[in-house]
Amino acid sequence: MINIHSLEFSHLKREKLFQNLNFRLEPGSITGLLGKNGAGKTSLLKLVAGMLFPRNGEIEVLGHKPKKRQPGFLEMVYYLPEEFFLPNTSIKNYIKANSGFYPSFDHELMKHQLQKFEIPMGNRLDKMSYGQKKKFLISFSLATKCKLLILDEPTNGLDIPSKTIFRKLLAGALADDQLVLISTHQIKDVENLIDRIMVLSNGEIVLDQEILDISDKFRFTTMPDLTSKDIIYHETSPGGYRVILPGAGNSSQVDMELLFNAITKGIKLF
Ligand SMILES: Nc1ncnc2c1ncn2[C@@H]1O[C@H](COP(=O)(O)OP(=O)(O)OP(=O)(O)O)[C@@H](O)[C@H]1O
Repeated sequence: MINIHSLEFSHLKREKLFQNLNFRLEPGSITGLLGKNGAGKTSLLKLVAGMLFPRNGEIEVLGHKPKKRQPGFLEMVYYLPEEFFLPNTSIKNYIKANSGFYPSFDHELMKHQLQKFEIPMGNRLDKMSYGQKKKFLISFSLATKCKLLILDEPTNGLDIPSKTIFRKLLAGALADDQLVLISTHQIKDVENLIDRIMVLSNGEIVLDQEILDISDKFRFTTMPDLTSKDIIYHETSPGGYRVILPGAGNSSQVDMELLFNAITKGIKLF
């Protein structure tokens, strides 16, 4: 579905952001793209969506070169940006004007999702708060039924109940042939949602693994002291330490924040 090979990219007059980036993603997963501020998550998502162009290397998405922005590509890919602009119009008019770009657009799903987010279908977009607009766009993106959904910081601006609804709607709306790529630095928001994690650091993908593999190979727990020789990584926490240990073969809940901190501090887990 996404195949990136020897990607080289820099913004105009800036030093190289990506020197030799490589990864593949297949359909049927919700992949979390994590990285610190400025790591290049948005730039990478825009390269995949064909909104930025590589300096060198190959990007293939759904059999297309995104930079060509062919209609057959654009109707299969939805990019929800972190910062967005919505026109001064009603929800109904927006849907009428934009749903036609997506052949599989599901109007019933759109209605259902707006109901769950408690956004009346009769609203005007220009009279809604930032969080309400974001929920509208999340609903629209899922209703497109695009093969590739790219969501850049989708939970930014959402209140806590809305984050829960977002997770439920996303998990419920997806088909096996879809791929969702979510960029975030709010790791807790995507815990229990993503089934694959990619970490971008210093221009490289430093981790690209299925959550199941991580939970099989490692154990995330707390300990009162650091006497165990097996500890791979630790951080202090109230009353002791959060630790990563080798797994005992039985899956344990992945502490995403601890994992992210370990990886970005250069701990090699794989
Ligand atoms: N249009 C631009 N022109 C020049 N430099 C840019 C542009 N957009 C981003 N950059 C630079 O590219 C680098 C990566 O930015 P990007 O927005 O891709 O990171 P990010 O991981 O999404 O960050 P954040 O988590 O803060 O949103 C940063 O150093 C940023 O300053």
